[in-house]
Amino acid sequence: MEINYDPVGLAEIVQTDVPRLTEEQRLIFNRVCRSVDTALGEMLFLDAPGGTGKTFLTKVILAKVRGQGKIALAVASSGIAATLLPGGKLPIQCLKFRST
Ligand SMILES: Nc1ncnc2c1ncn2[C@@H]1O[C@H](COP(=O)(O)OP(=O)(O)OP(=O)(O)O)[C@@H](O)[C@H]1O
Repeated sequence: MEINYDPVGLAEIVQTDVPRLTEEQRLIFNRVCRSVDTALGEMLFLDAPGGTGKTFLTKVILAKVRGQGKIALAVASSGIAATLLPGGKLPIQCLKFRST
């Protein structure tokens, strides 16, 4: 279930990793949180070279949003990519459609 996360574990991730975010990651984190908080329904796109912290940042965002009792789906285009994110799934597994 998408709301079945351990709130203590999520709070620990937020407490530990938000202070570790780089300035750039923090800007993105705050931008996403603001969008979620205000329920604007925005579509935000993050792209950056490999190894620059996208996965790290995404895990913090997932923990923050899930820790608020909200639903954050982590959907990846490959099984390997899905394993990198907590609760990560393929589209067919959580949205019931195939990405081709
Ligand atoms: N702010 C940070 N503080 C500490 N470690 C970090 C931070 N950001 C990233 N890292 C670490 O740097 C490494 C690379 O980060 P990450 O895997 O998130 O990059 P990525 O952009 O998702 O890479 P790829 O596109 O290749 O999948 C990881 O070991 C991650 O834990």
